[in-house]
Order: sequence, then structure tokens, then C-alpha cells
Amino acid sequence: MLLRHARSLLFLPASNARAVAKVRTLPCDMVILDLEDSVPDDAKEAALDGAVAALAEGFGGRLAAVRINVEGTRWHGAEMVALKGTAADYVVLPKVEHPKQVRDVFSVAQKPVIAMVESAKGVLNAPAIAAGEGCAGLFMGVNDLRKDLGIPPSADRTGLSHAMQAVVLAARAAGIAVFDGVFNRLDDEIGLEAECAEGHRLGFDGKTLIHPGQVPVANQVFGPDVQAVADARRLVEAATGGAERFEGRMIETMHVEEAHALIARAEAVSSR
Ligand SMILES: CC(C)(COP(=O)(O)OP(=O)(O)OC[C@H]1O[C@@H](n2cnc3c(N)ncnc32)[C@H](O)[C@@H]1OP(=O)(O)O)[C@@H](O)C(=O)NCCC(=O)NCCSC(=O)C[C@H](O)C(=O)O
Ligand SMILES: [Mg+2]
Repeated sequence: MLLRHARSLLFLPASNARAVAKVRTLPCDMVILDLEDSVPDDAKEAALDGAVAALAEGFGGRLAAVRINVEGTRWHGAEMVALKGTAADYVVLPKVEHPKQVRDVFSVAQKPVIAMVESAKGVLNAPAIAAGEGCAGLFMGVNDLRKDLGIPPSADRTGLSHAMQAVVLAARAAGIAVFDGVFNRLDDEIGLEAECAEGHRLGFDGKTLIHPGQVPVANQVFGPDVQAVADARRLVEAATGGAERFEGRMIETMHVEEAHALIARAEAVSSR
């Protein structure tokens, strides 16, 4: 599956063996083994060993990534080296503020990097980060970004909207994938669905998640929608080139290209 086609990207602490076993039974498109904030300092080395062993066992066709610790921590170097040659599809690098951080990880781990944008500096430098060597995608890190911006945890996402749009713009200008941040309220399915729909409307390709119960909602919202795919197929069938009337609306070349992209996404998802 192409990164851009992933709908549900599930984080789990690499130190949690039960979660590692559980994720192999879930319909998520990407597994992200976390070595950073969800793993206590005294469990980091064991978590890295666990991640490498889990990657060797595989994740049954799901994309696999590992989130490492930031540069300047005592784990960062060993983690990059350990991931080289593993079956990880991507390394996720948190708290990125400059393209060099991504380039350094890419050159040591020899894996494409997904950069997490989770500070004011990261947002302002997102265009350079996204366009830099080794960067395959961007994740919004909404918890850290909120903290950096001084937005209270109880607030809605209004104060993050400029940053979210800036990150989508940066990714699209660089031609890479972009994913919305996590939703912390574990028992609020309606809130999760609304937030997934908001992310979808903003242009994100899918959503990063933290709990198995969130996977079906993200898969459903980032679909793609069955009606939209049927519409796209009819549009592609009907289009003859140039501006024309299709089912009461004008279509042109870009609508045909959009329809092809949607059909490709639907086919990628159904082959999962
Ligand atoms: C949030 C949790 C700590 C909740 O844990 P808990 O209450 O124990 O979960 P449940 O009892 O409901 O679990 C039910 C079963 O599901 C498994 N499980 C739970 N979570 C996961 C998961 N993420 N992936 C796979 N499997 C999972 C449990 O093991 C149970 O199964 P079983 O044992 O067989 O009964 C917990 O959900 C959790 O740790 N979530 C992930 C946290 C994480 O990875 N955090 C890092 C990413 S968040 C982020 O990136 C923030 C970002 O940086 C930012 O700034 O915004
Ligand atoms: Mg964070």
C-alpha cells in the first residue's frame, strides 16, 4: 500500500507486548511502534529490542513504522542504527524543526522518514522539512503543538487550524503524504468521527490513532466513500475531454484526474 493511501495509522508502545500481539488482528493500515513518549525511560532499550523482534515477525501486509526518540537523547543514535536493515517501512521522527534532522535519520537508518510537526518552529519550517531529502510524509503532533502554542487541552481545534492547513500545504507542495494528529478521548466515538471528518475536509490522507477502537471510524471516514467512488467511475466512463456537462455539473481534466486518484485509493484499500 502507498503511504498516501493509509487511512488508519495506529500508535502503540513498543514496550507493550500485548498491544503488539493485538495489532496483528486489527484492520489498521499502518502500525507505528512507539519508542518515544509512550515508553518510560527505563524501558526504552527493551522496547527497541521488542520493536526489532516484532518487525522480524511482520505485520501481515500492514505498513510498519517505528517512532524513535529525538536527537540529543541517549537513545536516538542506537535506535537509528538498529532500524537499518529491518523490515520497517518508515521511521517516524518526533518534534522535527529543521530538514537536517530528517536527512540525518534518513542517512543512518536508510529508511524514508515521516516527520512529526509539533511545535511553532516546526509549523513555520514545514515547507522546508517536507521538501527535504528523505522526508516521505508529515504527521501533525497536536498534543505537543497545543502545549507549545499555549492552547489549553480543553479547547477545540480552532487555534490549531492555521497550523493544520500550513502542514497540509507544505506536504502537498512537496508531493508527500500528510496525516492528522491523534484524538485523546478514548470513549468518545462521536467526537472522533467529527474530528476524522474535519481532517478529511482539510485534506489529510488519514489519521494517526492510539486505540484499537478508533480504527474502524478512521477507516470509514477516510474510506473512500462508496458513493463517491461510484460517482468517480461514472465520471471517468463519461468524460471525453475538455469542459463538459456531467450529471448537472461542469467537469474538466482535473476532475477526471481526481476521479482516477479516488478509484486508485479505493482499489488500494480493498486489496488490504
Ligand atoms: C491509551 C492506552 C494507554 C489505553 O490503554 P488501556 O486502557 O489499557 O486499553 P484497553 O484496556 O482499552 O485495551 C483493550 C485491548 O486493546 C489493546 N490495546 C490498547 N491500545 C492499543 C494500541 N494502541 N494498539 C494495539 N493494541 C492496543 C490492549 O492491549 C487490550 O488488548 P488485550 O491486552 O489483548 O486485552 C493505550 O491504548 C495506549 O497505550 N495507546 C497508545 C499510546 C501511544 O502509543 N502513544 C504515543 C502516540 S500519541 C502521540 O503521538 C502524541 C503526539 O506526539 C502529539 O504530540 O500529539
Ligand atoms: Mg508529540
